[in-house]
Amino acid sequence: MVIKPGKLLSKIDSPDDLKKFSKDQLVQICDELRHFIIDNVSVYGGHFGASLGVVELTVALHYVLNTPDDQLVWDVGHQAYGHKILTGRRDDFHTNRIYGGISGFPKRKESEFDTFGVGHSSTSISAALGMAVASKYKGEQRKQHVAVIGDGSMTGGMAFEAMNHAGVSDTNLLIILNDNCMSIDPNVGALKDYLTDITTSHTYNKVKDEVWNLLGKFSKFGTSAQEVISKVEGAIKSAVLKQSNLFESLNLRYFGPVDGHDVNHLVEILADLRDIPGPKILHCVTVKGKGYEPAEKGNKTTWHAPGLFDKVTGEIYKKAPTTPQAPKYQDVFGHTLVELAKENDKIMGITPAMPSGSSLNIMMKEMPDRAFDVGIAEQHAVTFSAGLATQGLIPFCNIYSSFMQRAYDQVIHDVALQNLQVVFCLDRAGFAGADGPTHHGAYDIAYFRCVPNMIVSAPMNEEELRNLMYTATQYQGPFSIRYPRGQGVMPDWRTPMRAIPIGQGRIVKEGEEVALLTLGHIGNYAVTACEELAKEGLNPAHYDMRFVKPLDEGLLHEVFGKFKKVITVEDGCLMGGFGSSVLEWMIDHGYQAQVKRLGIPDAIIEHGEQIELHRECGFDPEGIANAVRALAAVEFSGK
Ligand SMILES: Cc1ncc(C[n+]2csc(CCOP(=O)(O)OP(=O)(O)O)c2C)c(N)n1
Ligand SMILES: CC(=O)[C@@H](O)[C@H](O)COP(=O)(O)O
Ligand SMILES: [Mg+2]
Repeated sequence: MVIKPGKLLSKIDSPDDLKKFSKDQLVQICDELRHFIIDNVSVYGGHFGASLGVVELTVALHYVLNTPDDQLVWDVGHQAYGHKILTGRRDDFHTNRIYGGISGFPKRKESEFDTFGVGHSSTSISAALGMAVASKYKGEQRKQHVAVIGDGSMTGGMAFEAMNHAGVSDTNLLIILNDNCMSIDPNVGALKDYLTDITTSHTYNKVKDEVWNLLGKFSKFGTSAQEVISKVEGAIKSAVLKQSNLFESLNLRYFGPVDGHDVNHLVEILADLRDIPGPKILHCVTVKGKGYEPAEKGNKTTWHAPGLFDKVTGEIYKKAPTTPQAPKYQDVFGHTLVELAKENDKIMGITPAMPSGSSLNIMMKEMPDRAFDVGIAEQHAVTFSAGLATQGLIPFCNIYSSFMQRAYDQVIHDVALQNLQVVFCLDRAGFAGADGPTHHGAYDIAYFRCVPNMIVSAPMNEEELRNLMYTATQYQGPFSIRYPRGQGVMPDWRTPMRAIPIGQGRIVKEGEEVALLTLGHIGNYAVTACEELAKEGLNPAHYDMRFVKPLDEGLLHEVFGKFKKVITVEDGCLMGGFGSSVLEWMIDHGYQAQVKRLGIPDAIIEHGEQIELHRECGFDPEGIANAVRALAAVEFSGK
């Protein structure tokens, strides 16, 4: 079903079309854009509240800027649906995040209006500054460079590294701080308090409004915005910002806060700011979910990415299960951590801005002094955990596999080199699904297994996750546990916990001719494949290895002693991953076998449902079965 855009929106195929409308029509365009987003996301899914909150900003930016010549960078990009719709992707928008369709994030290869590929947060200021410095170097004086960054993303260290540089850069850079007081969960930290203070300060806002009024009056007499600003700037600084404005102190001219939902005012301000050279920041106050009551008034975290819903009633569809359902791995983590923490007062929980996504919110609610959301700050989360560990505490640091890429140095330098007891729980390991390549947890096996002291493990089901978490509390060093997005396989998952000897795998099924060695949840696909193959008289053995590091050497001696045909299966990159570790072991121990490795190839795998991506890479149940069939059919030519 293709959703029809409103009357004006249907005429906008590019920002040039938008510019043909009068300023008076912008409110209607915003309204139509907002409804088009609501109509589409309710039926096809995706991120929601963030895009609704920047509708006016999006329209104003494309109305004033000369995109794509002027460079517009969206931070994270989950709020860029309006941008996509106004820049030629309106008629493809129903394919958003669907296999083969457009990406849910800006992507350079998708459109010339997508100046920078995003998905991970806090990169926009650095990228836009790079573009601005390049323009300066090339003598492109009038080119605008704009980074739109949320208050949540502003908590990421990179944003501050970039502002520190921007403040001495003398470039044509505008940072737009889209402040809605929300990350996915409510935003946290001292910066949030600071932004609230500045937004609600009565004195500050009174003077600020007078300044804008003055600006309007001066403009009428032909005085340039730049002259006005420099005249009043000193006065504002001494009268209002005596205690110093954080951004001003970094040499960024600060404007705002302004109402981010007044499209006409935004157009005026952006046009004025375009004429003011140098690095500057515009603080816009917006409401996440603006214009859709259930999202605006309801639970904003739920409406960040609600899934499909009835746009009229606001009811979010939930499939009514006909059979008892297995829980999500994240919930097994969340509940198990509380269970462990009740027994062991050294256990602490840490998440960088994903309390709901990781289910650490369960512990944050029950034990608020022992569980921390540290903001979008993966590097800090790891070193903060290391600090806790030096004092004899046992931090469980839960970070999505792909976000952990940010904190790799901290894992090595601050944790592994000092052999500190930090438990890394890597959620969303393997394919993330509709979020696509920026979010796939493809590399963690490879990047963790080469780190000295690190234990690398993955549970095949809920019981194993619980046992591995328990085991980790007893190991005096870094211990990582990876598990995927979504559900496990055990409806009755609250099993008593027991320690697993570190490096011990298990036999799932005895068999002949071919041995399947799997790591983690993906092993359940091998179970399904074996059931199918049994119907054809094929009977491969199946081993759940559980650990990549250390490998279960006893089990491997058994496997390579008995089998000359071996298949490894992992939902991680093939290069340097689990299969590679098995091959290395085989060579080192003088075995010969025909080994087929299934996993993520050396390629960018786009977005889609997890099963579609597994199929594409040949390790869905059918792909595994095919690999067994193929190997069973060939003669082993070695010793
Ligand atoms: C490095 C990194 N960590 C975590 C995330 C997950 N994440 C995506 S959006 C988001 C919240 C961003 O908040 P904000 O920038 O204020 O945008 P809003 O959704 O409020 O518009 C988070 C934590 C991410 N994309 N990148
Ligand atoms: C934009 C972003 O990075 C998050 O919103 C991400 O999409 C969350 O993923 P999960 O839905 O797997 O928590
Ligand atoms: Mg926000």
